[in-house]
Amino acid sequence: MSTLIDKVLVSLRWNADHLELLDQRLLPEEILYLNLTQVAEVWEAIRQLKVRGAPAIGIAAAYGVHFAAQRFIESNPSTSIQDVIAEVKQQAEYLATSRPTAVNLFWALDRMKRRTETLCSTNPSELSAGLLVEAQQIQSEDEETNRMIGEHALTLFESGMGVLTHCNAGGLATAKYGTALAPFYLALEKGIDLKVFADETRPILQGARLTAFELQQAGVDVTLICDNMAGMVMAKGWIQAVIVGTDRVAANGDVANKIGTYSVAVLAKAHNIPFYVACPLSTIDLNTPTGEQIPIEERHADEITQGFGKRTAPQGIKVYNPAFDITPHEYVTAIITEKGIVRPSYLENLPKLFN
Ligand SMILES: CSC[C@H]1O[C@H](OP(=O)(O)O)[C@H](O)[C@@H]1O
Repeated sequence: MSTLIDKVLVSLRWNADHLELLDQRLLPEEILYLNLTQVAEVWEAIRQLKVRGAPAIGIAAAYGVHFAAQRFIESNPSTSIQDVIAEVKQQAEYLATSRPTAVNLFWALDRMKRRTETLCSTNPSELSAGLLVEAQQIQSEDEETNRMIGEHALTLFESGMGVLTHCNAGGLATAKYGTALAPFYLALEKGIDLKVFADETRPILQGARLTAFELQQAGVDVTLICDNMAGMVMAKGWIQAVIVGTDRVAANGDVANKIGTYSVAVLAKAHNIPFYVACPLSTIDLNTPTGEQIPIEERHADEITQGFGKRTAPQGIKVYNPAFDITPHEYVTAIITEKGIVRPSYLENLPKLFN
């Protein structure tokens, strides 16, 4: 039975022998699915944000690992299983260089490398097929994980609430549903009236181009605002909660997310508005002690000076363009995962999520 979530475009889908990947750079004007079969194509798609969003990046990279094995076998028909495993590991390291912040990329690559080890006694074709199955499982598990995140998050909201979100942590950032946006889809299915306020999210406008687009497609009540309007809508009393996604949660609960998230968190605290972070366990990185150790990607100046299809700043101007910032755990009301909601004392509870 088709539900409203099926109205939301999927970021990527496997088709026979290739990956159909939605080029999100073209949204909302153009819907174009690219057909990928090569590791280098996956690397480029992640680097250029054709596919973006922590879980979606991990899923794409997982398919890239399968492509590494399959293309190597096709080029070396009499190769040994050892040589295929060596190629897979080398290409996984290459895919790990595509973007530095979202831990799901490394989580997915590590899972594919572990699967490779368990397939070491098979033959090259069986190894390649096994890697494809693993990538497909990562994708299908992510969809169910996000729906569970949505169910838990929805317990925090009630009809009539205004909820602000930043960037895009929706179906387009994941296999389906999204993390931060998942409760909005479930609320609509259940007749719970939520009013979503979406920050446009400069400089590349994931909020305007993606969140506003996918929520509107599904029929969710969404209002687009500029990033610098978040304080005003909070001051007007239009916002009763904030929910965002994340690219990496450090062991102490510090949160890396799209640039501008920290500012929203400070505003929320100033207005005594709960600030929720929604993420799968695969985004919690207990190996990174604090936000200080989370690598922050810096992107090209053109994203700021060449926005909207025209030069928007003087030639040669100095530019600082960090794609993420760190929200200290003190500003986080709760983290919402597929295993449930962990609150301020969550610092000691984070590891318990993995038991
Ligand atoms: C559910 S992960 C979404 C997360 O990823 C986005 O970053 P980008 O669009 O650069 O990949 C942003 O930080 C979102 O919150």
